[in-house]
Amino acid sequence: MFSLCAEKVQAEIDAVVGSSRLPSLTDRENMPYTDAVIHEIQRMGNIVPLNVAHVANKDTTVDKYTIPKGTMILPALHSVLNDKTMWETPDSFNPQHFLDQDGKFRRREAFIPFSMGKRSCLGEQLARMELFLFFTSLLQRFSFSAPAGEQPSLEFKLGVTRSPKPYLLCAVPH
Ligand code: HEM
Repeated sequence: MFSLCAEKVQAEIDAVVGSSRLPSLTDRENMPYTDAVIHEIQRMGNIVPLNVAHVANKDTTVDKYTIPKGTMILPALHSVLNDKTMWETPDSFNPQHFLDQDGKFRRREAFIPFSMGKRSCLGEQLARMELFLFFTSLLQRFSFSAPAGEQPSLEFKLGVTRSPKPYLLCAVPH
């Protein structure tokens, strides 16, 4: 599935950026498919599944729940990024989650890998810029695949962040 998406990303890079220059941030608005793939990678990659611990600094009511002052809260971003009521195919890699019928990029309310509110990730803008530039620059030059006969694995190591276990990847010039 991902190699099909990668080919579509490369076609978009070839059409919008070409091969004579590096991708730049101004290209992003003309690359809705690539933007959607990066968002879907972040949704499924889900690298901070349990967010950071927070504490209610006053008695708080959220919907039908009362959260007394001093309660520690671990907001499970994982449950929102995989919510069956919010995503059409929560368990499959599907860039269409972020595309409308005309192939334009669409934001999704449940896309919160950087958390939300006053204490959401301070590095979000920088991280999003880096993700776009690294991802497009790599795919502009290389096609990636698992070694012959091997299935790519989605196994992960869980700590404060969720990271992939070591794996082999072939990079072939594009
Ligand atoms: C894909 C990359 C990243 C993801 C998914 C991510 C995600 C998060 C999340 C979930 C939080 C917790 C927010 C909360 O407490 O509700 C956080 C906090 C934070 N992040 Fe990131 N982050 C990323 C990259 C970065 C980068 C590149 C920087 C800095 C250069 C950064 C700086 C921070 C800081 C300073 C906080 C603490 C904010 C606060 O407590 O007020 N992050 N991040």
